[in-house]
Amino acid sequence: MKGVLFINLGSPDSTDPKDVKRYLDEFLMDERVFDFPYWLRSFIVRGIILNTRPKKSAEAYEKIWWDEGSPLIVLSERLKEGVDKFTSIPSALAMRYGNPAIKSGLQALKDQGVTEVLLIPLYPQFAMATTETILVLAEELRQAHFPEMEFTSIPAFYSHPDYVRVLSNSIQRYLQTREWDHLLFSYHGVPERHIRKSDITKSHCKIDGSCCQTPSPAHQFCYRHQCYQTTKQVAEYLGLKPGSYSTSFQSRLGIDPWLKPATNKTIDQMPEQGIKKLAVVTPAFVSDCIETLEEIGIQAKEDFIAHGGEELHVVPCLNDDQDWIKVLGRWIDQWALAEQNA
Ligand SMILES: C=CC1=C(C)c2cc3[nH]c(cc4nc(cc5[nH]c(cc1n2)c(C)c5CCC(=O)O)C(CCC(=O)O)=C4C)c(C)c3C=C
Ligand SMILES: [Fe+2]
Ligand SMILES: [Fe+2]
Repeated sequence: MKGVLFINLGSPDSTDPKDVKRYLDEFLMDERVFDFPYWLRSFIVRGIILNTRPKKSAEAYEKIWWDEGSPLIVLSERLKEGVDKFTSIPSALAMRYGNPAIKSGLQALKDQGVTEVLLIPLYPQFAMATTETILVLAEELRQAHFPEMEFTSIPAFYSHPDYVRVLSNSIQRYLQTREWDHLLFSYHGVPERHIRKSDITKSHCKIDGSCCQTPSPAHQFCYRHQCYQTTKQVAEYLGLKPGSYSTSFQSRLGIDPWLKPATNKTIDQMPEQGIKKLAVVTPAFVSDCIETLEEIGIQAKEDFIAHGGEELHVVPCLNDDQDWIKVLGRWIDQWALAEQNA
């Protein structure tokens, strides 16, 4: 029997700094997130970051937390429940860090008799710190606890016409009633080192002006290429004029070089360039979360206004958009039927 496991990043169980610390420990100690040898990762994460970050992060989570819980988890649940209405195979929702855990999701599917699982990492673009770590952990769990199961995963869908269409339409719907001078595509950042590590050619990704526009097999796993490509395709779909949109990378953590340009610096400079009404879309996330609601919706908005901006509009993530739900339902049905006919 076939089933689906949706997997998102995860959130702390509550906004209590102790829960935030436990969650950040699991997250940041992942060797695909802080990709240093264990002793160095442990020194930086447990010796430095976890001494101060949990309190600061807990305050930020406090500002965006909903009565039902973490926005990321509530919105992921709504997405799963929405998709369930359009498909006839069982599904479960899991988080890479925190709860509900991937092991519990697989167990829930097993309890329903599922042996063939379609893994859907809820990330449009591939990254070592997101899709890869999910697939590696799922495989480890399969070998250890679910050897009878078979896994298939959907590839990064950043350039799938269905995804580009629903994302573009959601942006258009939101912005048609608002005034804006410029649309900023802000993606979660990663250290530049991650891009080089994921380069299967070992020589393509120079992280310069041209590598991401030069065709290469490396792009199958190049987060930077996939982000720029997402922007390009949405801009084409919406007919955006050159100069009326741009791409940046947010949420830098640590001192090593991360993808540039940085969203915070880009936004701060915009008012003096004449951009007073800014719209920001965050296509690395399919569900709104602390990164979109707090970092952009609160912090970046305050900074933009402080630098002379007038309005900053944050386009909601796809969340439980009906067209997005139908697209996911169709992808799942196509997989289920292809398997059936094989
Ligand atoms: C080394 C640090 C980090 C890397 C690399 C990283 C990559 C990465 N993350 C996301 C998606 C999300 N990240 C979220 C929160 C978050 N991310 C980091 C650090 C790295 N992320 C931290 C420390 C946090 C916690 C919040 C904080 O303390 O500021 C979230 C939101 C979670 C939530 O509960 O709302 C998401 C989603 C992507 C897509 C990505 C690489 C492409
Ligand atoms: Fe992150
Ligand atoms: Fe590149």
